[in-house]
Amino acid sequence: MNPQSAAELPVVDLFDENCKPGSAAWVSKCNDVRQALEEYGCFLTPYHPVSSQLQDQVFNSMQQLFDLPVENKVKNTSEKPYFGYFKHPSIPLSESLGIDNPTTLDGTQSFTHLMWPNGNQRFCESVHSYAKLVSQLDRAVKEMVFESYGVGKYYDSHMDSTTYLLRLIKYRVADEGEDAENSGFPHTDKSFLTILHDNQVAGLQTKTKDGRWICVEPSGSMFIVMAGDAFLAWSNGRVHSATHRVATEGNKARYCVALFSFSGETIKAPVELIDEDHPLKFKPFENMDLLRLYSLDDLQKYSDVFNGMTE
Ligand SMILES: O=C(O)CCC(=O)C(=O)O
Ligand SMILES: [Fe+2]
Repeated sequence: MNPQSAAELPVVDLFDENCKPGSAAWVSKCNDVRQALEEYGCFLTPYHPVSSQLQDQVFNSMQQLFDLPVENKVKNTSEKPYFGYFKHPSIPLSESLGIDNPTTLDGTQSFTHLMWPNGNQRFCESVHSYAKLVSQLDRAVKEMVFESYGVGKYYDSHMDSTTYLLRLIKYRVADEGEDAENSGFPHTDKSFLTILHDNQVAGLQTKTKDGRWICVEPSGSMFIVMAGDAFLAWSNGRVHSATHRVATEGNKARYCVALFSFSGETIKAPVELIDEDHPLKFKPFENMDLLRLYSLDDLQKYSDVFNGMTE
């Protein structure tokens, strides 16, 4: 069955003028955000602090990054799964790199230095500014959801423990005869929250609760906010984490920037979200352990390929 258009994905403007934190309009906006995440696991939001100029700089810098020789890109390694250079034989169109702690100058600088030992100021500055701005969006979304559940008192410590990973992803154009359908595995994110933005080349599809795939229309000013499995568990199953995949088409490469946030606190539902109607669904766990759990499978299955991987 062909995926349908994304007209039905909710759009929530978090920062509209009349919406000062604490106001009645804000409280109602908090509910919109919560409901979108409960129903769809994701929503679209305009986010003007990231100017179109900054977006252009980031996407141009990404092109330069992916054009680097593979010897440079494989230097992007990490103890944490999916934090480094990633290329998988069963999704040959896609390739990605990860920047740990991109909201700190140190994080972005050490990644930049690894890729360009002679420096690349433009890359470093644009990516760092981008990550800092988008992390503000991440904070705003979580504050609204925590408030909406009446558990705002946990927000500060949650955010204090939060760390970020910025994944820069390229989906190249398929060669003739090559199948572009599966540019990315169907999966749910293991993060707490993910914020995606693309270069206006379509590809992302999310699955609705009733099992339909819908295409997310790319749009320059819209960001996609998506709940991960950690958010689902924290909310005791209320927030949905949507299965999604990427199927690119056409003759333009797709670039996507994904800001993943991970909680450093043990993930456990607040007592306020547990009652007779909502018994505890998940044992407490660590966010990073969840990520490791899912990656082990892959690494074992494809260890041969990884060991022999040179490009
Ligand atoms: O390219 C995209 O839009 C999605 C990427 C994604 O789902 C992921 O990296 O987890
Ligand atoms: Fe994802």
